[in-house]
Amino acid sequence: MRRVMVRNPTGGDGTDVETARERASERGIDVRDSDEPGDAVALARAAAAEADQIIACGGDGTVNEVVRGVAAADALDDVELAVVPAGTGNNFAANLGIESVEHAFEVAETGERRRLDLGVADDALFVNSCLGGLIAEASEDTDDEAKARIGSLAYALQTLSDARQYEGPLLEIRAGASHDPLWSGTALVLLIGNGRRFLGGGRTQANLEDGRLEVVIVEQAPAIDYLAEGALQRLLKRDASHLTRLTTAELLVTTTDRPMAFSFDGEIVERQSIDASVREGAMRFRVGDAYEPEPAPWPPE
Ligand SMILES: Nc1ncnc2c1ncn2[C@@H]1O[C@H](COP(=O)(O)OP(=O)(O)OP(=O)(O)O)[C@@H](O)[C@H]1O
Repeated sequence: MRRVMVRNPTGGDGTDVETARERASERGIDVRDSDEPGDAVALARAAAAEADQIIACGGDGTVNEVVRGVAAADALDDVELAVVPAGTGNNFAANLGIESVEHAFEVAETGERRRLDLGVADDALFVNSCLGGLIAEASEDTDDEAKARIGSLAYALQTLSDARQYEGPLLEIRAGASHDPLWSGTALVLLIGNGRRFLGGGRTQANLEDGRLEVVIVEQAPAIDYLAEGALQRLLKRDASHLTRLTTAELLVTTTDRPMAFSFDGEIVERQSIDASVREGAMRFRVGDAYEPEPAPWPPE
């Protein structure tokens, strides 16, 4: 099997990406480093013509770029993906049951192959999540040191402590292929998960093989201490009245007053609307033993 590693040498604090480079060299794996944001797309696109397996080494942003590169080469059916967690949060790798850099190499060689869903937002792909609103606006100016210390979602929560002053965009949300009107109002945060689940605490892996997205609309900031430990769990408590939640194969989000910031696996864009859907089982990934093909159902209705 021909393996190529596409690596973001600036991922995380630099330690894991370096260890990964050494482990890859020991195994004779060809390592190709990105020079700037977006470069991993071009590297993966070129690698897709030569490799059977591409190993994305970095954080969620790097996995996203590699998947987009393979899609651009029209090779989603031909190339399998392995992930080496060497970014800051590595949420997607955790969702695949990958525990460490060393473990990732074992999984790349002997892990089970599973066909997983990819999220689509207009013409962009996302593997883990598409976050809209304040949370994406906050990560636009996330300070790397703070993000490394407490995690990007927790960091974004800090800004929610000012949320009573924040006027969210006016949204219209339609679901399903028939685009039935579902919800409208001002939302603080819109969380759309493909690989990532946002409610209920504990495990964050969503069902990656069901052809559906798990969606949470956070309508307003409840009075909780956002800087205290467990703030995220309290905000996303499954029965909280400030939340609307649904699963759907397709979601059309339109803002009627001003554009909204969205984060596709960490990449920030501004949009007046997005049409989110799923490409079911679009790509083969190597997964660890802790990966759950059928995680417990999302909070039952
Ligand atoms: N050589 C490079 N120099 C600067 N930035 C890069 C380079 N290669 C990739 N990037 C950018 O760095 C961003 C973050 O990368 P990545 O997601 O891999 O790591 P992270 O932010 O440390 O981890 P996580 O996403 O898990 O929190 C990506 O959006 C990518 O475009």
